[in-house]
Parts: sequence; C-alpha cells; structure tokens
Amino acid sequence: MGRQKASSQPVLQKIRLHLLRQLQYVISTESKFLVKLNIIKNVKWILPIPKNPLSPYQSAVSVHALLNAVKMSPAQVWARTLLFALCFAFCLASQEEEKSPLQDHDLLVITVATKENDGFRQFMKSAKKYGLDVKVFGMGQEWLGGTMDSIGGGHKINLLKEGLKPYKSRKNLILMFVDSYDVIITADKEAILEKFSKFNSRVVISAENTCWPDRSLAHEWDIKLDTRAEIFQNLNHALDEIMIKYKGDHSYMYNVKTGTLPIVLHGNGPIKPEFFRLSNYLADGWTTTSGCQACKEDLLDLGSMKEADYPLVQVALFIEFPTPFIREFFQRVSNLIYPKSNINLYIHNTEELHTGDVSKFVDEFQDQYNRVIVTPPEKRVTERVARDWVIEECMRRNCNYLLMLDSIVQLTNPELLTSLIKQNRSIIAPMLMRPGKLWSNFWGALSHDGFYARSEDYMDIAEKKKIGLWNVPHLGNAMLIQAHCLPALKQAHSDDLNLDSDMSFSQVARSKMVFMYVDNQAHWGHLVYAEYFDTNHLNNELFDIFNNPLDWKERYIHKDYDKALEEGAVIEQPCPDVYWFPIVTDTFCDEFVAEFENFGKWSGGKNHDPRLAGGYENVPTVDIHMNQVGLEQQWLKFLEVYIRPLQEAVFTGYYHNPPQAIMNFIVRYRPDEQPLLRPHHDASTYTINIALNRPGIDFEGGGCRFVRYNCSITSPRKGWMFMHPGRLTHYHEGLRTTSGTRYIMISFVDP
Ligand SMILES: O=C(O)CCC(=O)C(=O)O
Ligand SMILES: [Fe+2]
Repeated sequence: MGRQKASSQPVLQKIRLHLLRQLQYVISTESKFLVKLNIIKNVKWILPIPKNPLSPYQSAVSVHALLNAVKMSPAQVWARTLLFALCFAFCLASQEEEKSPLQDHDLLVITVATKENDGFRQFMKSAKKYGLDVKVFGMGQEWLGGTMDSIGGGHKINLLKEGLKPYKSRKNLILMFVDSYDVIITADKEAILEKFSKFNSRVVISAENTCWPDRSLAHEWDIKLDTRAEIFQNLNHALDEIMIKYKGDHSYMYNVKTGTLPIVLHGNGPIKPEFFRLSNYLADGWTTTSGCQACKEDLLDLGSMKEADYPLVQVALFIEFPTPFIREFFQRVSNLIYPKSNINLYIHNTEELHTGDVSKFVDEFQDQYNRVIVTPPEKRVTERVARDWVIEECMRRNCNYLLMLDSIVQLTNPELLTSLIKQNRSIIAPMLMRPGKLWSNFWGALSHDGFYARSEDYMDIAEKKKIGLWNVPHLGNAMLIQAHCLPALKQAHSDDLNLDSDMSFSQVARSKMVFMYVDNQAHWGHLVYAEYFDTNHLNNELFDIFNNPLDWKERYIHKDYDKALEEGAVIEQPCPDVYWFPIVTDTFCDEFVAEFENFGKWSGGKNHDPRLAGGYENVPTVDIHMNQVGLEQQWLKFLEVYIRPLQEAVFTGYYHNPPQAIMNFIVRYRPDEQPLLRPHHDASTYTINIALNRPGIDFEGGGCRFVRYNCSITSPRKGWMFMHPGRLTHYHEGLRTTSGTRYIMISFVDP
C-alpha cells in the first residue's frame, strides 16, 4: 500500500492543478483552495474525495471520479474524449497479491445501473454469455446523476464507494468497472485477465492517446491508459477504427488503427446508435457463417399455448392520408393468423375517402374482434394524439402487445403477429420495403441532426444479404411493442412537436433505451407508395400502375397470367392464329367497366368521329377511348409489361418494345344500341380483345367470328383475351348481342 498511500494525494493535487483552468465540475477536498483561485464561480458541483488513506479500490474510484466529474471546455476535444471515457478501470484489490499469476485471480465485473433497460439487459447478456461475475450497484435506486452534460457520474461514484466496501479486503480479486447501458463484453475471464496482465499495472483506464492531460503523471501512480484499445474500445471518434470480423461462429472486434482486438466495446457519448448497430454482431449475435444467433435466443413461442390463452394484442391502424390499395390493407390485417377474440382493434382515420373502406371492414369483422374503436375524420383527432392515446388505451386494457400499422403497410405474410411475438423484443418491426426501391420502414443510422442517414450495413439488410434482427435507431409504419415498454413511451409521439410523430417516438425510445429491432428473416409484406395518389376517379387504383406496380398486378392481373410464359406452356388457340390467354381479374373488369360507365361519354357509333385524326371511322363502334378518361399512359404500360411478352411467345420474332397503340378503347354492345360489328380488318399489326363480362349471364349472343376460317368464339371468358393478326388474314366481325350488355376492351397494336 505504501507507494500508493504516499503518492496518491500529491498526484491528485497535481492533476487538479493541471486541469483547474478549464474546470466547471470538480472533485476536491479543498473547496477553500478553489475559492482562492477564483474558480468557484464556474464550479457547479463538488464531490468530496476521502482523505488518506486511500485503499486501492478507493484510489481507482477517485481517479475515475476525477476523470468523470471534470467537464472541459467544449472546444477541447481531448478533454471531451476524456470525459466520455467511462469504461475506466481495473484495480487490484490486494497489494500483497500483486505478483501472483493473474489466472488464479477472481474477476468481478462491477457496474452501476439504476434501471433495467434494454441496454442493461444486453450488457448482462453479454457478460453471462462469457461466464463473468457481475455485481450491479444502484439497481432500483433513483438516478441522481443526470447526464454527462450536467452533474455527470458523481452519483455513480457514490454508489460504487458504498457498494465496494465489502470487497475491500478480498484477496486475489480483480475488479473491472464498466458502464452497462452502453457496454458490451465480448470475451471471457481468461481473455480479459491475460490482456490485463500484459499491462503490468495495477490500474488500467480506458482512454485514447490524446486524452490524458499530462502523461507523466500516470507513471507516478501506477496507472496505465489503454490508449491502444487493447481491452476497452471507446467508440466515440473511433468508429472508423473498428471492424467486425468473424471466425467460425464467433465475431470479434479489430481496431485497424492500432491493430488490437479490443474485447469491451463502450458506446460512449453521442455514438449510441452506432454502438447498438455494432452490438448486433458482437457477442456472436450475427456471424457470416452462422447468421443471426441472437435471433434464436430468448424466444417466446405461442405454439404450445391454447388460442384462448394467447396474449391480448391492441392492433392500431392509422389512415392519415389517401392511400392506394387500402382494401387489400384491411383484408391482410384480417388475414393475420391470430385469434381475433384476443385483439382489440383501433382505427384512426382522417380521410373521408376511406370512410367506406373502414365501415366495410368494421361491419364484416366487428363481431369477431374483442373490441373495435374507430376515430372518424369528423372527430379531427390528430395523428400524434391518436398514437399517444392508443398507447394509454393499451395500458388501460391491460394489453400485452401493441401492434401499430400505417395504411401503407401491406402485410402479405399472415404469420407476422405470432412470429414477431416469438422474437420477444421490446419493439420489433417487420422489415418492409417499397418494392424495387431502397425505401424502407427503418433507418440504419442517424445524421448529426437526428435525421435519416444510411448505415454501412443498410443495403445488406435491405437487400437481405444479411438476415436477422437488427437494433436500429428509427422505425416507422409498422411495429409491435411489448406492453412493459409502454409507460416509457407515453406521450412519445408528442414529445418533440418540431418532429414528425414517428421521429419523436423513435427519439424517445432511444433516449429511454427501449430497443427497436427490424426483422428481415421473412418476407412480411411491403409498403405502398401513397404520394401523388390521384383520387379523382371512381376506382383510383386502376390508374396507379406506375407508383405501385406490384399491388396493381396483384389486384388486376389474372392469377394464371404467368403460366402462359412458362417453358412449354400450352396456349389455347380457338381459331387459327388466334391465341387465348387469361389476362385480368374479375376486379379489373368490374372496376374498368364501372369507370367508363361513370365517365359515360359513349360515342354514337357513327362514321364521323372527331376523336380520330382523319375524323372518320369506317367501321364505327359505340366506345370510349382510353385517353378520354386519362388511362392512356397506364394502358400503354400495361401493353408493355403484360401484353408484349405474350405476343413474343406466340408470334415469334416480332419484337417491338414498347409496343405502340393509338387505338385503345372499350366497346359496348346492346341490342337496342349497337348490337354487332360488320366484317372488317383492324388498323393493327395485332389486336387484343379482352372480354369484360360474362356471356349467358350479363348478355346473350355476342362473340367474334373470323371469316376466312369460318371460326367463331361464342363463349368468351371474362378476364381472358384473344390476340390475333390485324390485317390480311383475320378478317372478322362482332357477332350480334341479343340481350343485356356486352363489354370488350380493344387495342390495335401497331407496330
Ligand atoms: O366484338 C368483337 O369481339 C370484335 C370487336 C372488333 O373486332 C373490333 O372492335 O375491332
Ligand atoms: Fe376488329
């Protein structure tokens, strides 16, 4: 003890003197001295250090206290780094045992934590994984330490001083003090002690090369600084130095600057999001060969549970703007495999456009869900208020989970709810992308001002090159929250009114250390694109082929469409060189007809036609052209994406991409209007003719006859299309419709 006893106090003095000029916060036994130096006016907080004799643990604690409590002028980067260097010390508790081989020693990890948040749990999990003994001080106590921006870690020191007393005379004990909320350990006792012994010092403090005010002081006190990150990696200002590497099932850190393999990572200061991102991989959480090992831990499987005993889930749906494909949105929510009797449903709708969709859904499922509450547009409840309200509602009703879904979320995987529950995380979101885009419902990183930034691994996650569960700094659109987190998230959407409610929410979750994970282990669904959604039509989605091609295909393209494009597909040929394909859904036909009937400006079926370039139609029909309702561009897209491949499959060698068509129109036949079309050639290279309703049900008679082959198609199938050459060989006529109304859609493709 001698050396320490004799020298520690003068050394502390010296350090103080050295630092005093920039101090705002000081630790000192001599406040008089400070007053004399006219420093006291800057002093906001004073922590007394015990007078001699300092036991080894006390000296370590004191040094930490000193480092911890000092706040430098912000301009001085070295000083700030020092301040944030929290992972601080190893200390031999017993001087006598100093020379013993360290492997005989016990290692005790000590930490101070007042709350058991996700950061703490992650830390403890890592310590447990490597079989380390951890002593936690202060758990459950009220934290009086504030943040590092205010009175700093002083409260921590007091808790430690008290807590460590019982260890004062323990022999062969090595202490490792670390923070816990932002620390992850990645090695076992042997590895830690081996690294420690190489320092050949009684105290090792994590630091960076630049941060020690006077390096000579260290020698006087048998302290060494881990400036090369042999053990402790402080992440702030060092992100670029760290690489995660893999060896079999194991992940480890490599510092490219110092060439060391640090084993304790500390997300000191404002670098938390990056720290948590790295934590996804560390402690073998994810490796290249074994993938996501963390995904297999702490699972909560509902499989063995009776359905009636399933947790109560509050499902909250938010319709905050006109949203395409909302019918599918509701349908997919109702398709979730989960007992509806264990779901309380809340719908916040601000759009009159969707009131009908909401009512239809509620009417259909009201009786099956445990509870249904709707806030309609006329209530004028804002999004923030609704989102905050549902958190409280969930707590009031003793729910176990809150699932929040925005109207742009298309959940195509009905196992979503049970799968996310199983992962057992505070907040978990299915990864959802805009199809074919890099737009998603999560952020991998934050910019300096808290907005979106792309993380190094964002693309790998978004493109599923890396599959697993990813702790991320921001989630939106869809998430499942465990009820125990809700009290911390009360009012989270309104916490910062300068931010959008989702950003405010994520900011609160981050600050309260409620982890947000995104799960890309399965395909859960996707996001629709609602910006620029044109709502001036009867069936707005018909017009939305450009913004939401995937949803458009699902709603409007026949389920067997792709079969015709498969190798060796047999394609029906009802007449020579007339090919017959399933092309669109019943929904397409119905919406399409309704759209044109709603428009209503049917041509008179006269030869004079001002819509045409020549003003004259030789063989007129009662029809409406696509450009009259604003569907022309969409229709050309449809020809390009869906019709052209079919044409190439049956008329080999003819290639025009994109296909051109000036004449695209819907035709109406009625006995009392225009019942038939006399034989003619079309002004096309090839013609498509889509049946939009049903012979024998919606109309009698009708069909198409190819004169040269004396071949008729008298039973056209709704949603099916013929394709035939337009000129020369396929002289044809429209057969008489004897009752009802027959609708067909025609395009003259040329070339
Ligand atoms: O009625 C039909 O199916 C034939 C229609 C037709 O040939 C045309 O519109 O050019
Ligand atoms: Fe024709």
